[in-house]
Amino acid sequence: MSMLIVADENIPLLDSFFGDFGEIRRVSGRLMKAEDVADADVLLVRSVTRVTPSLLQGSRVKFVGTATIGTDHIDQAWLEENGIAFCAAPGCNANSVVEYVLSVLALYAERRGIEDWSELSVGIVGVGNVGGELARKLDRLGFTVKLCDPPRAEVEPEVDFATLDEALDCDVVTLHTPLEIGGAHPTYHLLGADRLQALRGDQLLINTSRGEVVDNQALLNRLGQPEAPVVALDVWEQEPVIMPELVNKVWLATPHIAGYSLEGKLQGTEIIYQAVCRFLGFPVRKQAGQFLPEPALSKLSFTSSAEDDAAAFTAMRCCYDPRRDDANLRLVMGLDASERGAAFDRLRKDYPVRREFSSVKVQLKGTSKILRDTFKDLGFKLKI
Ligand SMILES: NC(=O)C1=CN([C@@H]2O[C@H](COP(=O)(O)OP(=O)(O)OC[C@H]3O[C@@H](n4cnc5c(N)ncnc54)[C@H](O)[C@@H]3O)[C@@H](O)[C@H]2O)C=CC1
Ligand SMILES: O=C(O)C(=O)[C@H](O)COP(=O)(O)O
Repeated sequence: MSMLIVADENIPLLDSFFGDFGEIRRVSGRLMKAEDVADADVLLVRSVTRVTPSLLQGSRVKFVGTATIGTDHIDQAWLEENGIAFCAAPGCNANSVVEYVLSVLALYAERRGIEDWSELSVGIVGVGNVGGELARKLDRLGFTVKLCDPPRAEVEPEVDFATLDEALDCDVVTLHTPLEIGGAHPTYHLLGADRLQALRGDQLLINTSRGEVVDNQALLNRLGQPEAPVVALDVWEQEPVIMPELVNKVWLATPHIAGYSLEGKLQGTEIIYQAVCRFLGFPVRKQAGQFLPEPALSKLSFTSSAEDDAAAFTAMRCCYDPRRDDANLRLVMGLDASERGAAFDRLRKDYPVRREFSSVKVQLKGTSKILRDTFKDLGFKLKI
């Protein structure tokens, strides 16, 4: 059997996972058009392709997969009405986003001169795969965590959920909801002018969900006022053409790469590969793990002189330092307006290999039990 798979060129390992199924046509996800997909049997996308009737009407496509957690770019109701199978990649890069947030938290604690970062209270808005895993890690690390998830609160009365106002009162507020324009719990501009106004100068706001969950113009206005919160944004309204003024005003600005660990990306491909296998009735023969290269950094060693949080922060920064992504995005904002969108996308397309904490073995000689537990809770492998 031979089939045509049209795929976003930025999905890694297309040949390794899908090469046996038929021909693969690689297309720029941002520029994908109806004529690119008209003769395809299978369409594989990332978050930048809007999968709507105008892309698929009249095509041969019978299966759509997105190698992402978010699905706001997919008209799922239309796919269902038209008998087109669909799969996303839930949880694929959740740990990558969690490590991004932890890395931002560590930088923030240093910026504020906070000796024990677990003294910070953290409000998590949206407690699914990402928010839930973040909550588990923070809880083990000793943070006070408030969980806000009204859709879950409705069906899980036994869990102690906070209101949005309670979550927004924490030292750190981090957003992990899907983008929902309508429905019972919309998240479009969930943080608008009023809620942004209520945030204080001693708070940190992190958004790694979707840009539209925060009203960017209202945020820009708020950041021009006294007592403005410190802000870390990974996602932006109108990507890739984002507001340079907003980049200028936020503390950390990254180009939608929170989920871009190599593990997260490969798991995204693996999950849609498994779904294509199920759809076609083929056995699953490949796994993301078999394609993970040896990490460039494989071992770290700390001695009895290591101080608890400082040592953990050093290890985290060795794996991932968000300030590098921030610096690159700021450089792009210095370009001519007509070049910025393409340059934003290039930062994402050419993203350097970033490995998760679990790829590093940490050796601890004579260090405290607290430090050992911290490394374990962060997800590092301990070398005994
Ligand atoms: N920046 C990046 O690189 C990445 C961003 N994302 C974004 O993160 C989002 C969350 O990912 P997951 O946790 O895996 O999704 P998920 O679907 O597992 O969890 C989302 C949670 O948000 C809750 N929720 C929905 N509406 C809400 C509201 N109005 N207020 C509070 N909670 C609400 C849901 O009940 C659910 O528990 C994705 O939809 C995607 O948009 C995901 C991966 C990477
Ligand atoms: O998984 C998601 O949802 C994300 O936001 C992805 O990390 C975004 O990556 P691209 O699909 O835009 O490459």
